[in-house]
Amino acid sequence: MSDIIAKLAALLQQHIPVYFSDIQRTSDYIKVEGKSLSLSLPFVCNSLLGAKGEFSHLLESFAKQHKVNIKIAYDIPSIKGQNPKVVKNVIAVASGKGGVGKSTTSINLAAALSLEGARVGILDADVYGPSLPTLLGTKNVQPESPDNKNIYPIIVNDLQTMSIGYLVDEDSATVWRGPMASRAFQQLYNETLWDELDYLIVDMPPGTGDIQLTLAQNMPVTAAVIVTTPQDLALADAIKGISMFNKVDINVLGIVENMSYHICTECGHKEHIFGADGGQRIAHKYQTELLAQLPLNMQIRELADSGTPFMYNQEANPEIQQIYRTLALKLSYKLSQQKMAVQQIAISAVK
Ligand SMILES: Nc1ncnc2c1ncn2[C@@H]1O[C@H](COP(=O)(O)OP(=O)(O)OP(=O)(O)O)[C@@H](O)[C@H]1O
Repeated sequence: MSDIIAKLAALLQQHIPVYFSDIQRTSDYIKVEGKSLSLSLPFVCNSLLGAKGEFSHLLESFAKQHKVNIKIAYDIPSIKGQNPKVVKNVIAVASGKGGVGKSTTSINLAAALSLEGARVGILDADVYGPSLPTLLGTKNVQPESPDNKNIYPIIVNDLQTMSIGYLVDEDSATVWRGPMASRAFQQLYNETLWDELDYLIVDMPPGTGDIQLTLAQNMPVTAAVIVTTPQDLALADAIKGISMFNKVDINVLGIVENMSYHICTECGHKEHIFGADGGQRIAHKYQTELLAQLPLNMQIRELADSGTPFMYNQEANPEIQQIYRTLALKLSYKLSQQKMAVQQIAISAVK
């Protein structure tokens, strides 16, 4: 059997390197149960491994060839949370600087996780300038309440979404002072009737000041992702973002470099308009990872501004969709690593 396990591990590593090439011990995800092999995945990966997934026929023929049964079990770890049954993982998406594409990245990351089969919500924490309703095309939608206190999220495709923009008009939110904004956000988070989420993506307000710090501390944040562009100024602010999360002991899973390069639609030439390798440099310096590099792309802007998330558009560039999808898989993987590390610490503490 060990021979078959090694072959199965090699098959997975070859076809899904983003996830499996980093795991050292095969026993972490392949277990023998009688005559069956049980494949335990710490994330939902439907598009690759699910019933209709691209990879499922490969697994089927592998099972036939080696006369084994392969069972797949999905497990999305819950690391921290007030009520992990309702929200398993809260992921804060932050940027030091405004306008770098944090909201666009948050939505497409949420959509990519959802397309992989996870249950996903997105919460617009930018109580001063909520952009979620514009980006999702839900500007004139109002959430319903069953009891005049709690509210149902607005469902877009399979995403559960909530934004202060659904409740008040933009102008009244911008005059709120710090504590009021924090309170409004707190209410939004607590009083939305989320329906069993694997991931809640929180689109944080830009900046690294008191407001951001308070928000991060008032939620059971599992981990954070920093979005930046490659310019020096944006990178300097991204570093402040990393320090802010370090200060409050929130793990930074990595950096997404947005508007990283541009590919000329006429000749295909790739240009680093805002500079090259900045995200990689700070990821290395601050011991985190560059999770993705998204191009500066007209379709991303057009679809965002017209209220159709890029990941849900059939005409959208599939190569760019794949970058968001890989980002989603990396994020799930890094979260499962974080969980293992937390468990290891707990085990050593008991010893
Ligand atoms: N990769 C990209 N290519 C082209 N345009 C992009 C890209 N990412 C974002 N944009 C555009 O840049 C603008 C700002 O994006 P977005 O609202 O996501 O930024 P933000 O960082 O959340 O801003 P804010 O600080 O105001 O919250 C939008 O018009 C969006 O369509």
